[in-house]
Amino acid sequence: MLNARPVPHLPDLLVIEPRRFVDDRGYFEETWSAGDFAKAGIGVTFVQDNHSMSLAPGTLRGLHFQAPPRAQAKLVRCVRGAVFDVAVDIRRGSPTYGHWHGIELAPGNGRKFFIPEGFLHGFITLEPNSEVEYKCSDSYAPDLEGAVRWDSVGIDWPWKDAPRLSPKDAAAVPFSGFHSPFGKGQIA
Ligand SMILES: Cc1cn([C@H]2C[C@H](O)[C@@H](COP(=O)(O)OP(=O)(O)O[C@H]3O[C@@H](C)C(=O)[C@@H](O)[C@H]3O)O2)c(=O)[nH]c1=O
Repeated sequence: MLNARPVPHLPDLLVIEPRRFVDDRGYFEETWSAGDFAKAGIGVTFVQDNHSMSLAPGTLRGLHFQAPPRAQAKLVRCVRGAVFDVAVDIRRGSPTYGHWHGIELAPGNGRKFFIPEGFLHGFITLEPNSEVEYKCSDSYAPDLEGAVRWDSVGIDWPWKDAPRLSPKDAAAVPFSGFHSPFGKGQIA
């Protein structure tokens, strides 16, 4: 049974708490179950798993999307270190367009963040060697990927120094000049 709670101000985003079976060896948890997702009414099929490791704390990856028809829903968790993970609504016509939500993900809390299509995604690492794993509902389509500047959306990042960025993310467009490829079709 999935313990998933919608984010109150962006209810298409889900925070999933793990069901951990603790014993004297440690713990066991199912990290993803197709059956549990189906029972919870989350109609998504994951086809690719990603894993990234970031050496330095303050490394920011984002804010990224892949455009339709190859848009990606994601299920994100942190398996080492800690990250502040963020999703931003970019569904044109959505009453919450431009609104964001961020949560801390870490192996200790086992929390997962479900982000449907129509959202930007990014995270900043809070510890050295932080590792993030995420499932994606479509495979990588580099011609359809895009990015919005991390500091142009009004996100209250919990890291106040300049972040470490890829050249691509440093050159991303600001949110004010961004035309989202996601329309009303992505609104549940
Ligand atoms: C995302 C991705 C990248 N790559 C390659 C392309 C490039 O040479 C190298 C590094 O790619 P990037 O710099 O885009 O990696 P990164 O900045 O970690 O990009 C990721 O950020 C997070 C926030 C997401 O949500 C992901 O969807 C993805 O956009 O990996 C793949 O082969 N498959 C993939 O699915």
